[in-house]
Amino acid sequence: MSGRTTALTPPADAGPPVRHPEAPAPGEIIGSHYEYCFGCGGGVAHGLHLETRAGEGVNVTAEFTVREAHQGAPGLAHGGVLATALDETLGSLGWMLRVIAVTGRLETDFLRPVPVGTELHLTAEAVAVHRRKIYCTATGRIGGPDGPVAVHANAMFVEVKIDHFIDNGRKEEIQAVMADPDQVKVARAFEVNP
Ligand SMILES: CCCCCCCCCCCC(=O)SCCNC(=O)CCNC(=O)[C@H](O)C(C)(C)COP(=O)(O)OP(=O)(O)OC[C@H]1O[C@@H](n2cnc3c(N)ncnc32)[C@H](O)[C@@H]1OP(=O)(O)O
Repeated sequence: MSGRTTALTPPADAGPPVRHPEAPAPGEIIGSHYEYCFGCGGGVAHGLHLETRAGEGVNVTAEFTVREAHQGAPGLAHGGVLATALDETLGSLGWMLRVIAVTGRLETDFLRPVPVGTELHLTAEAVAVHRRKIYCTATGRIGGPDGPVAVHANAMFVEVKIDHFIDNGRKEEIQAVMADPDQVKVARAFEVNP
């Protein structure tokens, strides 16, 4: 193990997250970042198909309907799928900060079982930024946006450059993305961040 701290509490010299001036307007749908993303892509039959909306601050909301393909125990959502829903919602915060960021750490509390057919109402919010680290939280409620909390996560995302994907992704998919003007547009949108 490295000597890095794994604390999810922001250090004392962390700053507040700042909404980017070109962040999507409040209520605006944040489109999928990749068609084959398990969390948000339309091209994944059993994926979560999360559609995230920008909030007024550095926050987003989303809904996810648990389907049969998402079961762990009979009739109940798999915990890993619920963690994915939280992770994906948190990932959309990059649009509000106008940075590309990947999950460094995700700590999830499972508070209530979530039956198949449930619509999970998700919120995510950035709470602090320290150098490349973005400290954030996400919550999933059942029954409505003010319903009881079923899942909650504290997380730390790390800002990366587009090279993170180009250097590490399988070549077939990277080449396909590079050849798709819509995907290149998504990537470029982040690269202009000062
Ligand atoms: C086209 C649009 C696409 C948009 C794509 C958007 C995708 C969103 C999808 C949803 C989100 C995902 O699932 S993303 C997929 C899941 N995540 C991943 O695959 C990430 C795999 N991990 C990595 O690649 C790496 O470990 C990184 C990038 C996280 C960090 O590596 P690095 O770049 O070398 O940076 P490093 O120096 O190690 O760390 C930077 C700082 O973060 C801290 N740090 C790093 N990891 C941790 C950790 N686990 N816990 C605590 N702290 C950590 C370090 O101590 C350091 O703090 P200090 O010294 O500064 O204090």
